[in-house]
Amino acid sequence: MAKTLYQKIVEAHTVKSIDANTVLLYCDIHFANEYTSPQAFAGLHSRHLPVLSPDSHLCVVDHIIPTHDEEPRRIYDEASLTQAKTLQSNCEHFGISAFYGPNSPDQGIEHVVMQEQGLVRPGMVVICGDSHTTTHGALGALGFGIGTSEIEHILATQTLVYRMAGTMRITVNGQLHGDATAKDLVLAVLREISARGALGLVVEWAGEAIRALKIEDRMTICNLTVEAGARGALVAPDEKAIDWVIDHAKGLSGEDIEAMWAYCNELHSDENAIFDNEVTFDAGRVKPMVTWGTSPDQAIAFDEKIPTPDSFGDPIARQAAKRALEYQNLKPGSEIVRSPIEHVFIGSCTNSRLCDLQAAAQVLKGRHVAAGVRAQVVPGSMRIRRQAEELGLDRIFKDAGFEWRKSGCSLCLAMNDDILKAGTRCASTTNRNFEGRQGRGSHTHLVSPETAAASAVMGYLCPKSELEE
Ligand SMILES: CC(C)[C@H](C(=O)O)[C@@H](O)C(=O)O
Ligand code: SF4
Repeated sequence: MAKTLYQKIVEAHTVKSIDANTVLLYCDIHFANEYTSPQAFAGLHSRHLPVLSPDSHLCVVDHIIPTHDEEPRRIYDEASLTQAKTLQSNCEHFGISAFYGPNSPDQGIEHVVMQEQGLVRPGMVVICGDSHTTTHGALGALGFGIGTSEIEHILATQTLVYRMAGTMRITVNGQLHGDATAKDLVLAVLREISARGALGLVVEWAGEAIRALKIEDRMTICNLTVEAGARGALVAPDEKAIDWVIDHAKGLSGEDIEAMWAYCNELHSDENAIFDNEVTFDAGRVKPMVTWGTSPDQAIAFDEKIPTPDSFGDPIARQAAKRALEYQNLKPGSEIVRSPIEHVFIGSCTNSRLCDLQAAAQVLKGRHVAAGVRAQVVPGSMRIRRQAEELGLDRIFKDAGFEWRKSGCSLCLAMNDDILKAGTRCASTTNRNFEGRQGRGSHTHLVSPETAAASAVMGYLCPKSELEE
């Protein structure tokens, strides 16, 4: 029977079938942060269980860490410091050597760190107690977030009791034009399918436009797929995925690379494979996008007007739009372009990789942030920060009036010292614009790095083209 890529990966990792829809799934690699792992480790302590395979885990402090540009880095908040220390002592106790604390040169946002170390490989099952683990589908790995009790199960057994997901294929034909980026594409698709459009499904992204994207852009797309309710995101691995691994992994032998190629050749959906849901999308119609609401699917192109709640046929969507517009303090039917902003944030596991910083720096070169705007750039990892510095990007950002910071989740979720005051409007390269996400009463607008940079310069929400006019 013809199989989807997803089904092939699950089959290759099935230790035992439990019932028609559930398997015991082998997990190649698990990584943890300080925020969602403590109870899982505590569970092992209380049952006197060891970690079965300590080398299959990586732990990093990312959510609660302040991103001030100081040396050494310090965590000022007591509770946060305890979380970081607890992760460190758990790693020491259970023999997990891959621990990246606040001052490690390899510290960064977990999803960024995993890939830059070449630990994620095509066809793997990659797990973390974090919803944006779907990001790793960009390399053809099945990644998904899990809950605390499941983390404990993985630590103890390297397996997971896994209920099979349904499948969805989103085929993006054509090519992105003009200033449209991968971020704009995924926001446009989210708008079309809605924040429930992939609920409970593993999405395979396919089509000419996806194949044309570089790996980092595929990461942005797979990262945001979870915002449609997906249980995973995948792009069939190709030469670009293999090259990424070869460029980032340490100590791969010729044999390893050959084996990776051999596995990769099987890692695609069979021609006649049937998906539970199929959607096609034309990349050619994507324009720079911005969210107006409090859900990532509440997005429009800059040349569109902010929708009125009445324009939504579905009563739930109508009600959600009404509430979102009230929270966001935006006038239905008015232009979104040129809405004044006070803050710009470039960062997060969605858009903080080197090419994201390069794209923003390109826009900022020779320009300056508008008066009254505070702008911050938070590289996804300390390694990216160093690479950016080698390329002189830090200078471009600083000369433009941006704060050049150390890596972490930062303003993506304001669980650290980076928090916006109520009423602050922010152009943000992140993935969630929920109420209060960047600070109680703050207003988040999800955009691409290019749009964030252009908006910083103009002091209002606008696409890059506004600068050229
Ligand atoms: C804190 C963590 C559980 C959460 C997630 O699962 O995604 C966070 O990373 C987020 O982005 O909201
Ligand atoms: S950067 Fe944001 S989305 Fe990514 S893991 Fe951190 S909090 Fe979650």
